Amino acid sequence: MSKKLCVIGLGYIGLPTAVMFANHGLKVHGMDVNEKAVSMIANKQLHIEENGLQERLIQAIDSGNLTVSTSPEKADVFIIAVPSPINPDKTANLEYVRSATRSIVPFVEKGNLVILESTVPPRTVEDIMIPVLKETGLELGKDLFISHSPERVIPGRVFVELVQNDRIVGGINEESSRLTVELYKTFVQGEIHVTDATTAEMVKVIENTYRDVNIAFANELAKISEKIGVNVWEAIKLANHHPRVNIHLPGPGVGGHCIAVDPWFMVELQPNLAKMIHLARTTNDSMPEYTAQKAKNILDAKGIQHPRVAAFGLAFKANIDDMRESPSMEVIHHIKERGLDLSAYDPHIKENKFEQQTQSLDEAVTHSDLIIVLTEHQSFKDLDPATFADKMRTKLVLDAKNCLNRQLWEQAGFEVFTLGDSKNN
Ligand SMILES: NC(=O)C1=CN([C@@H]2O[C@H](COP(=O)(O)OP(=O)(O)OC[C@H]3O[C@@H](n4cnc5c(N)ncnc54)[C@H](O)[C@@H]3O)[C@@H](O)[C@H]2O)C=CC1
Ligand SMILES: CC(=O)N[C@@H]1[C@@H](OP(=O)(O)OP(=O)(O)OC[C@H]2O[C@@H](n3ccc(=O)[nH]c3=O)[C@H](O)[C@@H]2O)O[C@H](C(=O)O)[C@@H](O)[C@@H]1O
Repeated sequence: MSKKLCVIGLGYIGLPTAVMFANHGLKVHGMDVNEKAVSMIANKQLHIEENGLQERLIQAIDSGNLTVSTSPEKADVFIIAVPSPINPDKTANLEYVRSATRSIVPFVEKGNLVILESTVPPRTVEDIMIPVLKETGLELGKDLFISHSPERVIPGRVFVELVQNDRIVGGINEESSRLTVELYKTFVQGEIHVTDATTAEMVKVIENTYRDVNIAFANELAKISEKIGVNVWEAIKLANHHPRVNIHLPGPGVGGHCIAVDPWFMVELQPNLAKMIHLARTTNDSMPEYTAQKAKNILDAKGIQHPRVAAFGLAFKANIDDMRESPSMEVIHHIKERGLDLSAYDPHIKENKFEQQTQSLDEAVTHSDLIIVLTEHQSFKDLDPATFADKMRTKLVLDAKNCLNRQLWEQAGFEVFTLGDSKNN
């Protein structure tokens, strides 16, 4: 296929997508309003972390198939992958989608296809993109084709899931869908399912809401288990042996800019109906404070004066460098609010983001009384606690993700606590 693409937004989704198309032989121009990101990408440097991205970016730029700048270019297909966050009042902020759509209007020509990949509240294509694209003067659905094809990849496995996941394509008419399917067939090996744009928007929001509600259920079970003397991790594991049960895992909260955000789109659209969805969100949002209080309870029970906590894990989930909406930051806030001293360490976050963060594990644990594990990075699972146990003032660990090898830590002299078991609540 000899189509030229213009990808708007070169973040966690846009950059891998641009690289993927470029490495499948298409000419791709990537644009982003972030000048620093653009100049790094042009120099084959990454401004985000994703497995396999570095070598693929080098290949894409060296082949001449990928160019980047801070401005769109004419193309056959425009793919929009800009942020779609929520405002402080939990309403959808669609300004990035609106301004990205506006930015391509001067470049769009007859026969072009515009695809929105960002996750958006149902009706965004109809109510926000279409009015802007009408400014091109082209007849939509006949001279200009428009689709929503939500991205469903999970960070860390983006290059696997881009290829293997099924894709949803929701065109504003049949021809828009047909052209979009044809394009993604360039690399997608999963099935491509066609629907309308609004249903595609709804499907994507449903998927992330399902996960949020399921995690909230697990978190509620964790709180109940602590009260009744059950280990929730074991109970969930056993329940999941039932052929029709699939409960997610509890933890210190739900982070990232998707699962913790998208359910609010549903609440905003139908506040009187989205009751369970709203409760799930607030249940998950209660977990950071709950986790911080659990740490304080453990320290109080030990009677430790002026306790010091070492927080392990700042990224919102394992093995990535993304701190957006990270529950770790909320846990840290509540720990500090309770007057506890704190240090924080995450080998994936290479720049210090706040005063108490350190790049050294040894520094983080020195004179600490309690390690609190907030992210299940592989590097934490692989730790040999015997190598730093003696640096601790008191050997306590609260494993909020239940990811450590308990036996190894106990052998190193640690008393191990997890969320969702009955010790010290
Ligand atoms: N990161 C993820 O795991 C997934 C994200 N999504 C969705 O994809 C969309 C993009 O997310 P990410 O790539 O993670 O965001 P991101 O923040 O990593 O990247 C977005 C990029 O868009 C740029 N940008 C903002 N406004 C722009 C404009 N008007 N013109 C050009 N560039 C602009 C930003 O500078 C940034 O580099 C969001 O709607 C998100 O919900 C969907 C599936 C997975
Ligand atoms: C339905 C689904 O699986 N959605 C995925 C999700 O990716 P994301 O990295 O945000 O999801 P995640 O692994 O559920 O993590 C979100 C948060 O939830 C927490 N989490 C996750 C699973 C679990 O059992 N318990 C739990 O507490 C994680 O620690 C993290 O803080 O959201 C992505 C997105 O939409 O951006 C989407 O593309 C991904 O496929």
